[in-house]
Amino acid sequence: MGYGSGDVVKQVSCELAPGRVTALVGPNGSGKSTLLRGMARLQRLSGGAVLIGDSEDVAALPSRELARRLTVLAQSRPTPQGITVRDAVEFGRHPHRGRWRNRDTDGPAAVQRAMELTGVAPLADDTVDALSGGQLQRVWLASCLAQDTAVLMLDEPTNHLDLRYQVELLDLLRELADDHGVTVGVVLHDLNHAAQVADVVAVLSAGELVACGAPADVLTEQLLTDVYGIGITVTADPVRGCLDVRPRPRRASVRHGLHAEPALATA
Ligand SMILES: Nc1ncnc2c1ncn2[C@@H]1O[C@H](COP(=O)(O)OP(=O)(O)OP(=O)(O)O)[C@@H](O)[C@H]1O
Repeated sequence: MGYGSGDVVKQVSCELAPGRVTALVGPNGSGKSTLLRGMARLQRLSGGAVLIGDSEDVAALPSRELARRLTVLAQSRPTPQGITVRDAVEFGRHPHRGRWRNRDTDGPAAVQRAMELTGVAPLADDTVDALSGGQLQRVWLASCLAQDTAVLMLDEPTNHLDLRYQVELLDLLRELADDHGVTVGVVLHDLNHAAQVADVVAVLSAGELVACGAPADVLTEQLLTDVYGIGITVTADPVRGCLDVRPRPRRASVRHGLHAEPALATA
């Protein structure tokens, strides 16, 4: 996949499985969004194919059929002016509606459930223009959930979210995979989030897939240091029950007393 002059994602082969959360990680510009968009048919492929279900070519599916099976929370999306939160979440039901919008009997319940799962139900009648970045992010997530697809892809979904909603979002992804068998593919920058939520971590570097597997096999100090070009320490966090990934600053902090300086001679 690319943008005219050469491919920015090359020769990547990977599988997102039902009931699993696959985290796509890698440095800025490594091609994560491009890959996600390509898998969702938002980006043309210059070669290869994306297959869904029983090896059906995504390129050959009618748009409505694809939208019933796969949804994407993109990094940014245009926000229409003057519509309510409920209206925005209802967008997600578009592939389920008949021509006269009258056949989506599951729609109202799906919209309400999606708003409750994302914490935007109290905002249902507010206009989207007046929302904060984090609230808006949760509204678009609700719209994706209302679409009720077997495949859910998200591009940096924790952007704009405060700590509580970051944790709730990761919990929700786990719940969708564990309890509903949803196939989740998520681009994440925070490697601790990836360690916490993912069954599989795929690492992209300069458009190539350099590792793909269980977090403990992939999130190693050596690999991450090579890929990100900065010292990275990986330890087991017994409290959270997952890996703890920390970049090592090039200059250790003296101000906070974290760096053992040689004692200064006192007068
Ligand atoms: N619309 C575009 N037109 C031209 N080049 C693009 C476009 N979008 C992305 N690129 C280029 O493709 C490469 C991969 O970009 P992409 O956004 O997929 O990376 P990413 O890993 O998601 O980055 P980030 O972590 O910064 O979001 C980059 O070199 C980028 O400059």
